[in-house]
Amino acid sequence: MKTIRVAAAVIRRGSQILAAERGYGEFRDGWEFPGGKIESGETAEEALKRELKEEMNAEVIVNEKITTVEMDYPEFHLSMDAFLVSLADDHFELLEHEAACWLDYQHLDDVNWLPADQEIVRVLKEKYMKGC
Ligand SMILES: Nc1nc2c([nH]c(=O)n2[C@H]2C[C@H](O)[C@@H](COP(=O)(O)OP(=O)(O)OP(=O)(O)O)O2)c(=O)[nH]1
Repeated sequence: MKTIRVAAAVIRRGSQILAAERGYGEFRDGWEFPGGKIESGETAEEALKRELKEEMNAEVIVNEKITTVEMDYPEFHLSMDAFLVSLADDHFELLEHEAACWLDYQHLDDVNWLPADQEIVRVLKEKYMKGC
């Protein structure tokens, strides 16, 4: 099965993170972390900076890696690195997504995450919400 390598950004602002709704393609209407495929010769961090500029016109600071999710989708194997990211300034535009919302950590389950993202959300809760 073909492997697709993807980098995903958990964009944090205070105690909230940004969830984005896919506006096209096979996962349309599912919620995800902004990002995209890592191209050959790129690091995951470089791919994230490029993708967030392309799809959100945002300048970002890529911080620690949260986890790598390995998941078999029907058509391909997904290997997805998720990073904590902050916006360099408050500016972003939704150039490709249908919608986006800032979620408090207590409301992470309020949107319909793509299957692989459910694992990121699980790790977020475990790593960053202990004791809440
Ligand atoms: N960007 C992103 N993709 C995700 C997430 N979760 C998840 O399963 N995926 C899957 C959906 C897609 O099959 C693949 C990434 O595709 P993409 O469409 O975002 O990547 P891209 O912008 O480079 O692709 P393209 O439309 O230019 O071909 O990973 C996520 O949180 N963020």
